[in-house]
Amino acid sequence: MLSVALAGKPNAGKSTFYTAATRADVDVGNYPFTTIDANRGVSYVRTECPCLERDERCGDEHCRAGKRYVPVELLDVAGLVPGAHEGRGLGNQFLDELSNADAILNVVDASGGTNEEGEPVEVGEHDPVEDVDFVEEEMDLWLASIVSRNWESVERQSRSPDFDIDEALAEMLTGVGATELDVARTLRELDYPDDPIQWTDEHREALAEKIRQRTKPIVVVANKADVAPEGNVERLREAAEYVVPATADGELALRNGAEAGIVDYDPGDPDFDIVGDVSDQQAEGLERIREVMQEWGGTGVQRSLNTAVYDLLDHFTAYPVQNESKWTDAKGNVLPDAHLLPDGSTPVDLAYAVHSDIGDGYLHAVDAKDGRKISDDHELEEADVVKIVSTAT
Ligand SMILES: Nc1nc2c(ncn2[C@@H]2O[C@H](COP(=O)(O)OP(=O)(O)OP(=O)(O)O)[C@@H](O)[C@H]2O)c(=O)[nH]1
Repeated sequence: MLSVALAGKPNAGKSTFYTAATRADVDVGNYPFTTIDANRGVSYVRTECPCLERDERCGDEHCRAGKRYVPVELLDVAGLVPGAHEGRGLGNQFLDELSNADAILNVVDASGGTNEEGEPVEVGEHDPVEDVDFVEEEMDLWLASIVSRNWESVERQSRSPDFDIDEALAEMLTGVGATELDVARTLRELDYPDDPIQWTDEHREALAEKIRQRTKPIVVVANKADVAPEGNVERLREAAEYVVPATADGELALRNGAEAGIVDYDPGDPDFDIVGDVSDQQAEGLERIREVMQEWGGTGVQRSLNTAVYDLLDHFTAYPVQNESKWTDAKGNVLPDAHLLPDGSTPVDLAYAVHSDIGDGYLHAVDAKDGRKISDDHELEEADVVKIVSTAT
C-alpha cells in the first residue's frame, strides 16, 4: 500500500488532519477506516469508479454512488522543529519514520498564528513560507547525515576490485525508501568522483537533496485557510509547486456530522447538505465551513491526499476482475479491488500487484470494457478494468 506521511511543525494541524482523514465514516471493503496504531492509519484517495459507465453502481462497500475510495497508509508523526536532524524536539525519531513514506504532506499553519517552534502568536505574525523551507531543509539534512554516517562503509567497500559506486549507494539508500532506479536516475543528474574517498560534504549533500526530491515529494497543505490573512495562501503557492488550501478541523467537523447523521457529506465533496437537527451554533459553524469550501473548492483534506498520489507520485487506479463481462470476482462482488499503480504500468505489473506469487503463471490480460486481449506491454490507464488470465485461473 502506498504510504503518505504528515509532516510539519507542532500545532499546524497534523493530528486534526490525521483524525479527519482516517475517520470511520465510509466502510470501505477490506480496509475499514481503522487506525493501525497511534500514528499509522488507513486513509483513502478518491476517484471515479468505473461502475459509473454502467447502469448500476457497485455498492456501498467501497464505492459511494460512483465515488470510489482507494486505501493508502497515512502516517502521523511528531511535530518537527528547526534543528530536528540534530535531534532537537523529537527530531530524529520523527525523521526516521519518514523512511517508509512515499510522499509527504507538509501541514503548514497558513494563518501565521504559530511561530517556527509551533507556539501560538498573533494571527499573521509568522510567515508560513518559512515553514515550507525548513521542512525541506530538515529532510535534506537528515538524509545527508545518513549518507555521511554510512560513508566509511562505502569507502571500505571501494577497496574491493569489483566495487561499483552506483551499487554501493543504491544499497545504502534503499533503507530510506529509494529504489535502485531512483539512485541510478539521481546519479545521472550529478557530477561526482568514482572514488568515494574523494567525495566532499558538498557531494554528499547534493546527493541527499536530489534523492529526497525524488523519493519524498512534498505537497504543502495550507491549513487553517479558514483564518488565514489574505494573501498568505497565494504566497505559499508562489513558494512551492503543490499547495492545497485546507481546513482540517472543518473536514473533521463534517465527518463527525456525517457520522451523526446531521450532514450529508462524502470526503472530497465540494459542498454538503444539512440533513439533521442542528443548534443555531452548529449551523453557524457549518456555514463558516461552507464559505471556506466555496472559496477553495472543498476542505482540501481529500485533495491533499489525491494530489500526493495521483499528481506527485503519478499513480492511477486499475481494477482487476475475474469475470470480464460482469466485472466481478469469484464470489460475484462487483469491482471488488482497486489497485494504485505507477503510470506506465502494464497488465503484467497489475498481475504481480494482485498475485505477488504469480511467477511465470501470467498468460495474458483482457480489457473488460471491450473484451479485447491486451498486449503485455500495453500501458494501462486510470479506471481500466482488467481480467488477468494466469495458469492458476
Ligand atoms: N482555525 C483552524 N484551526 C485548526 C485547523 N486545523 C487544526 N486547527 C487547530 O490547531 C490546533 C493544533 O492542531 P493539532 O491537530 O493538534 O496540531 P498538530 O500539528 O498535530 O500538533 P502537534 O501534535 O503538537 O504536533 C488545534 O487547536 C486545532 O483545533 C483549521 O483548519 N483551522
